[in-house]
Amino acid sequence: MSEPLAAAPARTAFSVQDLHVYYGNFHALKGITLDIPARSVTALIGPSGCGKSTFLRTLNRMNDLVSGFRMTGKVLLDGVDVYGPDLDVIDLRTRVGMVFQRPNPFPMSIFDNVAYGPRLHGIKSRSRLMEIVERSLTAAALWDEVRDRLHHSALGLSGGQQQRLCIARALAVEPEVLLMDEPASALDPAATARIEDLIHSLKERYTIVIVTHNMQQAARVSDQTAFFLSGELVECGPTRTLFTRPRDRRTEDYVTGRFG
Ligand SMILES: Nc1ncnc2c1ncn2[C@@H]1O[C@H](COP(=O)(O)OP(=O)(O)OP(=O)(O)O)[C@@H](O)[C@H]1O
Repeated sequence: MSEPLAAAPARTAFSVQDLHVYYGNFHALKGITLDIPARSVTALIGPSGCGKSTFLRTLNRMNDLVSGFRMTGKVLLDGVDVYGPDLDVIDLRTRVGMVFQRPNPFPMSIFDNVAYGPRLHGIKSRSRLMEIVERSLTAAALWDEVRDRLHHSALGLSGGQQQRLCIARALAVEPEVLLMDEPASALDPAATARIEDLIHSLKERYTIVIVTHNMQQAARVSDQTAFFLSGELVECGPTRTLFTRPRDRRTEDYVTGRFG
């Protein structure tokens, strides 16, 4: 009998090596080395101010315009240096989309919100845009709820629907990675559950990195979890292991609610 084939190792999407980030004199991230596997969910957890959002925003260069921001180390996406001189930031942000804590639909129709990115990329054909809008809203589990009111204002949707619309808007430009900064923290439990289900279905096609304060949420949605503390990465590993058999005492204290 032949040996069963071992599962192929997951491709690495981001490889972060010895990343230091400063805001002026403040040392916000201290030597972070972390791989983010493709087509899986990585959760970033840790107490307020530990650097989770800073880390997330460094992945698609959202910190570039923050005054005093400086970084050293390497952030590679598919082996390419995200901070390299030849990198096109617009192209990077197309490949690496972002969803924020508060749903932030544009004050325009549902259709126009989703078509916004594709139009910026030069797509004008109404039928092509309709195809993209339907595909993106379907992927964001919103199509059935809005198909009859695509030309109504996005601001008339509930908070949970608005957040799924923002996810559809991010998906419309066909990113590879979705960065989510506490995407459900402004939502009620039912809307949160829908976002979590959505994250679960999206990881078949997308690499997802999510910041969350909610440890149950990290445990429910993620494959690997990284625990940050005071700008350091204390520990990163398979989510189940990190929550049940953490290597570091500080991780254990945090996940068992002894501090933070
Ligand atoms: N633009 C900025 N200028 C100066 N300091 C900043 C800036 N942004 C963040 N910081 C500081 O960097 C540290 C990390 O902040 P960051 O927002 O990354 O933490 P976080 O873990 O995401 O926190 P939270 O969970 O509260 O959102 C904090 O001490 C914060 O005050």
